[in-house]
Amino acid sequence: MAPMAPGAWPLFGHLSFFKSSKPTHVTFGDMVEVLGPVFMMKLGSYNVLIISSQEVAKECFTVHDKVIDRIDLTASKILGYDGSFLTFSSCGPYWKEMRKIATWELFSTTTTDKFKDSREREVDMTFRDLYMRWEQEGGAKTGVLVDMKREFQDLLANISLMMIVGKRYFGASPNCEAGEARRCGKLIQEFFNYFGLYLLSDVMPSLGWSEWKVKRDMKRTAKELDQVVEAWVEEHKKRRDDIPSCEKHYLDLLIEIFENREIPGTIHDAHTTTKAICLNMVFAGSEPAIVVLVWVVSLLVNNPHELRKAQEELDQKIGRDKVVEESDLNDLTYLHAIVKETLRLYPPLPLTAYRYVMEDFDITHGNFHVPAGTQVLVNEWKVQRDPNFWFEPELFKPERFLTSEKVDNVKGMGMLFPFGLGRRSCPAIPLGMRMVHYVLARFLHTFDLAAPFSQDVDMTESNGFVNLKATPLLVLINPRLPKSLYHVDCKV
Ligand code: HEM
Repeated sequence: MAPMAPGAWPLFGHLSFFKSSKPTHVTFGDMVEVLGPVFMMKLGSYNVLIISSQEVAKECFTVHDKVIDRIDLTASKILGYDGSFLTFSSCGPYWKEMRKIATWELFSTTTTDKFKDSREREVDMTFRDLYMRWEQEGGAKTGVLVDMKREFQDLLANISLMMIVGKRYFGASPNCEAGEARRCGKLIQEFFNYFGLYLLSDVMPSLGWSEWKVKRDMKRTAKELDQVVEAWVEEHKKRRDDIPSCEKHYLDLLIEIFENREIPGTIHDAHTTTKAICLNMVFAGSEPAIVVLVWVVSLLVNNPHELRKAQEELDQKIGRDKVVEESDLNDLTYLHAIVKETLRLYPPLPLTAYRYVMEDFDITHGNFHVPAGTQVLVNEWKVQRDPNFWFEPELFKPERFLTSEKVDNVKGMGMLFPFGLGRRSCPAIPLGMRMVHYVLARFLHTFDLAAPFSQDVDMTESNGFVNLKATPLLVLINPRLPKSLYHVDCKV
């Protein structure tokens, strides 16, 4: 067996490590110096294998992937229609069919292209509002101070909701009554927060009863959220014959798919499955992209040379008399390298998680035995900073992705795997990357940025399921395009 980390408490094991304010992936990363890249922790009643080696991670999620499955989470049962989210369902016939639908129908490049207008419109609106804020503050040469973390959170949540159901709940211009936007926005936020909790029910089922209060609150949120999703589905079913295909949302696709197809292994009818996958998309669709955008802009503000190069590329390839379009993105080689370098330094899900071993296996040529029941966590954050594979790994150097072929692939085959590994890796890479590249290209092309008070941006990470920057991202922004390109005179 791999070495067990010291300091486990009776009953609770190392649970406090997961709940501390220091990011868990950093704590586990530090432990590698003493315990090596493969070690065990105790999380309540379970042993957890912590992997910080690229080779071992790949061995587990290629050779042994067939016997590794998702953990059954309390939040997924209560808030995810009895475990019906693709993200949390176990690897049976239901998951297989959903995975096929996700890969070939929902997140293919062709379907991703269909929702281009929603992404463009939301970006136009946000950047128009930022421009107007700058104008209202007298068009200061030094720029207007904005919290880009807040802006990206609202923008990406709106892009995701607009593509899925045609709703804009966040920011200053909701497309429904303000009270509805506030109520739904709050419910969606609560829903995210519940999935970020480490519950005793998941790690020490015998003590699960003590969490009756949080489970009661979760059930209340689930019920209220179900009413919201029910209304979305009803609204889309009612109007489906009246709208042209260019105005359809992901929910229209889901309704069509589930009404016309038998889903093996499903425990719900077509209507409930539609609601489950719709809510799953809301859950998975925006948070990782927000994390990437916040880190990428933080890194660029702290590295003005790289920021200048990115803007020079945009000026050269696009010019300053039009805005960037999605069809321009393939030409932006340096911008792509910047995003990869950010995904390397700050993978949005730093501990790729929620997997357990169904049958015993050995790894590293028989050095370590992994018994059934062990949970598996890959410390992607540590792996992607391994000095054996990366030259000056702590430094932000997008150029490394311009020279080497083998590091290039984000799908887990190369040295980067921000979208996870194996059969449970992200099926929505085309959509996720498109959102990040497009919003970033538009932002850097549209505004000049600088740190206020000439201070570096604080790079503290939060401790959670995703590693969002812990503090606001305050930057001074200044428009760099002609006024007519900010859509200030038209309604977007
Ligand atoms: C930059 C953007 C994104 C990143 C970095 C990202 C990352 C990931 C990662 C690391 C996993 C695997 C977790 C694991 O191994 O357990 C995952 C799974 C998943 N992602 Fe993404 N994701 C992104 C965008 C999206 C979007 C836009 C959607 C859909 C709207 C999505 C839907 C999913 C789903 C459904 C799964 C679960 C797949 C399964 O369990 O079979 N992701 N994602």
